[in-house]
Amino acid sequence: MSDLIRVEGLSRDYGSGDRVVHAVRDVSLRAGRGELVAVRGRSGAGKTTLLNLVGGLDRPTSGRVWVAGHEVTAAGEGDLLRLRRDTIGFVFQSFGLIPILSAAENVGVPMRLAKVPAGQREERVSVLLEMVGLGAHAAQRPYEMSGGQQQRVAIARALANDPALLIADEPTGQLDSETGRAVMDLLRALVHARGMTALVATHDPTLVELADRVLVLRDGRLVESTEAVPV
Ligand SMILES: Nc1ncnc2c1ncn2[C@@H]1O[C@H](COP(=O)(O)OP(=O)(O)OP(=O)(O)O)[C@@H](O)[C@H]1O
Repeated sequence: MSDLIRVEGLSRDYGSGDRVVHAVRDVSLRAGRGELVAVRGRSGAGKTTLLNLVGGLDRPTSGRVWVAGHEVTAAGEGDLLRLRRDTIGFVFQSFGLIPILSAAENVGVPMRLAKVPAGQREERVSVLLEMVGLGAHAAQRPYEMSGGQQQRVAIARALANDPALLIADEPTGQLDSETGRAVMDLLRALVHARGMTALVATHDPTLVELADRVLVLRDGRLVESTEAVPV
């Protein structure tokens, strides 16, 4: 099976009875290696819920998810931790950096958790920071950097353990349109250079143009799945 992501009949309800919310309804999809897949949809359409289910941050009401051949929905807590450490990188709208750590230390955190030896870790942190254009900012703390720079640190951190899948939830949501475009260009370049797959939720139509494929959610349902037209 060459699909990196496979989702079959995935649903997630919140609440119950009269107050039930069908956040994701019977979604099935596949994504190949090296694809940048954008997930569009209005606020409340289910984008975050879908991303969290694929990344093993949440459990579905029904349905199954596989990532890189591992069944996320059948994984126990220990397997999920390993999957999130080794196979899936996450980027969030709010960056999620640790404020008291420098850019380099933030990028090094997942490698510490994976017990990568210090020398090797430092070398890789430098490579990653160079890759996102922040080689000269290694010692700065998040509050000393712009939003775009912080998000690039978060991307470098997400790539630390060389994940097969990068999940990004509105990664440009807090950035102005020009910085957002630069961050999305960077994501695309990284995806294509590394043969990594990325699943990126975004509201921004200009960012959707950069995707290889676009999924559209409406009220939790997948209503469109199109190959993007190259621009
Ligand atoms: N923990 C929760 N408890 C109850 N309802 C929830 C919970 N999380 C999400 N929902 C509901 O599920 C639906 C989908 O939410 P979700 O956050 O996935 O949408 P979204 O497309 O990511 O929206 P946005 O673009 O605003 O982030 C919404 O109706 C939301 O209110």
